[in-house]
Amino acid sequence: MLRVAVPNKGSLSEAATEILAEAGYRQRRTTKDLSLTDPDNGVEFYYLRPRDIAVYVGEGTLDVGISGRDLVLDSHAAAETILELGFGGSTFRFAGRPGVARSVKDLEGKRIATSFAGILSDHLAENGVKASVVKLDGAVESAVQLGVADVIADVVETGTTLRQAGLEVFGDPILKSEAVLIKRHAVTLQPNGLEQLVRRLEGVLVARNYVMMDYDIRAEAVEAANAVAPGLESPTVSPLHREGWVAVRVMVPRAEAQRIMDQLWEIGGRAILTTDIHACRI
Ligand SMILES: Nc1ncnc2c1ncn2[C@@H]1O[C@H](COP(=O)(O)OP(=O)(O)OP(=O)(O)O)[C@@H](O)[C@H]1O
Ligand SMILES: O=P(O)(O)OC[C@H]1O[C@H](OP(=O)(O)OP(=O)(O)O)[C@H](O)[C@@H]1O
Ligand SMILES: [Mg+2]
Repeated sequence: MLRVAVPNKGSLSEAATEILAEAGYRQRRTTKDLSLTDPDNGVEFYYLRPRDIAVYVGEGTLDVGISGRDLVLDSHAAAETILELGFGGSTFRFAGRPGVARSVKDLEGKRIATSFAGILSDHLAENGVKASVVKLDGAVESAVQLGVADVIADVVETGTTLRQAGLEVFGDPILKSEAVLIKRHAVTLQPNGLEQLVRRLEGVLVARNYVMMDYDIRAEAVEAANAVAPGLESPTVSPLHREGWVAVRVMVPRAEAQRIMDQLWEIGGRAILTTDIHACRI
């Protein structure tokens, strides 16, 4: 059986369970369950802290897992990304009281609080900056007000928490993160069921990110229309009963659907419809 680690709590937990359920796997009913077997798909799911998932997968105790890119890098575990999952997006950034520093270079000798000591230490070393790292478990934003640190390095999503603490980001983002599916470094033998898991998750991502677009157009305008909406491989073009007209079916990125509809209309597309893709294998 393929053994898969899934975040049990925190920001990634609900979305991870959701994407696996959408990919057709059984998922736990209550947040108290520690593991769950899906015999029909030959998979066992283990619900663990996302920070620990990199360790289990890196050690080879579990085959694959879902975690955050930042947590994986921070752990220095021997794990690598197989697939980016498009949720749990965040940036890892420096923040402090307004004017305290402008870049990492200003942090020599300062005290920096973080719950990602691995990433922070690596970043300081890369920039040749010596500072003291204050490792905290959470609520890092309070560290400056409470006097335990001069600045912080923390996960920023909307920026609300920083604002509430009277802090501002400074310097370049240290890291951009999102949820990722990981496996152990350098395993050549693919465990049974992994290829199926990846293909199913890719299918969910495509179904989420693309819509199906149908429209009618005069045959001589098809080339111009294909330039606007080329599809993943090539659009399907079928003859219409009406002389000189064809029906076109093509996948387009969901985020660009309205712009593409406007452009197709301009070059003569009519009866332009979009429909959601429920599931797919590409
Ligand atoms: N608003 C957010 N807050 C924290 N982590 C976030 C946020 N948005 C995305 N993430 C990502 O979620 C992962 C952190 O998940 P984790 O479960 O450890 O923390 P959490 O959501 O802060 O939960 P907890 O409060 O239990 O620490 C990281 O990969 C982080 O980049
Ligand atoms: O930019 P925002 O949208 O405000 O989100 C980022 C904040 O959310 C997380 O904290 P969380 O609530 O998980 O508490 P924690 O720091 O104790 O983990 C994270 O550590 C930041 O503090
Ligand atoms: Mg947190």
